[in-house]
Amino acid sequence: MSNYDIERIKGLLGTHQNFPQEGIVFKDMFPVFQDPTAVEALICNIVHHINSTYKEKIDAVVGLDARGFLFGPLIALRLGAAFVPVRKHGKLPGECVQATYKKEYGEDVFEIQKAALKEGQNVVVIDDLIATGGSAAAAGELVKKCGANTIEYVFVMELDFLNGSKTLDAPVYSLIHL
Ligand SMILES: O=P(O)(O)OC[C@H]1O[C@H](OP(=O)(O)OP(=O)(O)O)[C@H](O)[C@@H]1O
Ligand SMILES: Nc1ncnc2[nH]cnc12
Repeated sequence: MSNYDIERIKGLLGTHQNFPQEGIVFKDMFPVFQDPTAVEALICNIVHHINSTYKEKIDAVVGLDARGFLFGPLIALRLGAAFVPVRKHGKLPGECVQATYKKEYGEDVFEIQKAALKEGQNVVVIDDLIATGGSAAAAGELVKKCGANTIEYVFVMELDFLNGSKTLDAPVYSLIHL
């Protein structure tokens, strides 16, 4: 992706001090969706990165509740892969596996439907942002519990000062470093 596109996306991001808690600087990616050409550039970059880096067929894109759902299905469609949601507890019907995690502000429980991934499948985990890495690590744990392999963790934004990517058990690709 060109520096021009990166700077354009950075310029669209919202920044909110002390949200949702005192001391947190919240990066809001929803304003990026005001500019469809910026979204197109972002999705193309991620799909090109995955296609040019990995020989393995990607079977599924696993998106994290809720903002990972904005990017996951678009990327899955272009990769010819399934889209599988990881949701906060109590939202998914059927047999689920669970993982408890801590994130930059608070803690929660993630779930995935057991039947959504098959043993040995190759997965890319996608979210809008990595802060501490707690959410992504919990998603990786769920992928493992289903017997699938996380090939890569992909984020639109990474908050470098929190070193979240160092906690993950597979390569990390972040489009924008803040
Ligand atoms: O790296 P971490 O410290 O774990 O934080 C990152 C997570 O926090 C945000 O989601 P949030 O839980 O606020 O949910 P939302 O998408 O429903 O707003 C963000 O979209 C990531 O999923
Ligand atoms: N600073 C932040 N901005 C937006 N989403 C987040 N999720 C965790 N930390 C965040």
